[in-house]
Amino acid sequence: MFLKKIVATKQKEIDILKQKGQQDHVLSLAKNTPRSLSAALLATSFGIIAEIKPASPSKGVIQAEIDPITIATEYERGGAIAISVLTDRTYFQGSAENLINVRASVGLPVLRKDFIIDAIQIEESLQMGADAILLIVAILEEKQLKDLVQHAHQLGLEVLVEVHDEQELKAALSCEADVIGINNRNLHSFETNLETTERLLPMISSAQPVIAESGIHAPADALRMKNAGAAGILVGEYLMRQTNREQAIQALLSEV
Ligand SMILES: O=P(O)(O)OC[C@@H](O)[C@@H](O)c1c[nH]c2ccccc12
Repeated sequence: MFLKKIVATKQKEIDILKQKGQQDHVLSLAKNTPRSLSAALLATSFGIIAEIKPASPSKGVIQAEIDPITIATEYERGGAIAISVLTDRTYFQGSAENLINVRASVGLPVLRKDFIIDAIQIEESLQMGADAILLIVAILEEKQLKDLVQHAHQLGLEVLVEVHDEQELKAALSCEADVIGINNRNLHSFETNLETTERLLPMISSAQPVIAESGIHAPADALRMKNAGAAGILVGEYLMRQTNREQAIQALLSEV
């Protein structure tokens, strides 16, 4: 199973981080003034989180030569409320540098998109300058999820908790997520289906904003997710492939 392979890669990265003894330095970090992802979502009727995603396991290379700063600036000008940056190198050709550079070039909250399974990766996220991190319920035990959420909050980071089915949603609702993300992509088969959001969203009555993730490829899809009750959407591939990204975001927003 692919997720297992990714988690094994992450375990190796964690071992290296631990050897470096990063934890000792975390308290002396000069931290950015945090920008709140959840507040940005709550402040708008429908928000777009635009993603810097150079490649993916399902699509291969999406944009080979990317300048993350240019792309993030285009996203911001188009009206995105936050930027998501893939930092995984092995499977998504992302990097920590991309996140650091993007955070310094835009005024929006920046989400670190990676596969986080250990507290040390949260400390690393803080060092990169992230405002929020992603936690994927599918790769975490319930206790681990709760502990990682708590650790992020202690460091002043917000958490987007991602789910794909009813059972995962239960776990997400019992931790202190700042934002809940319904991933329309099945991380085992890679298939996307917007019905996932339509099915799960009515089961959520909590105060947190809920966003729909993956598989949004047209203004009509954005509208569909808004009609399902989403506070916003997370869009990667579709925006990465555009020649005019500013206009593409405006077009998504003009439908909702
Ligand atoms: O490129 P898309 O289909 O617009 O999807 C974006 C985002 O939802 C996707 O990149 C994603 C959702 N959850 C993840 C977890 C890890 C890596 C990537 C992801």
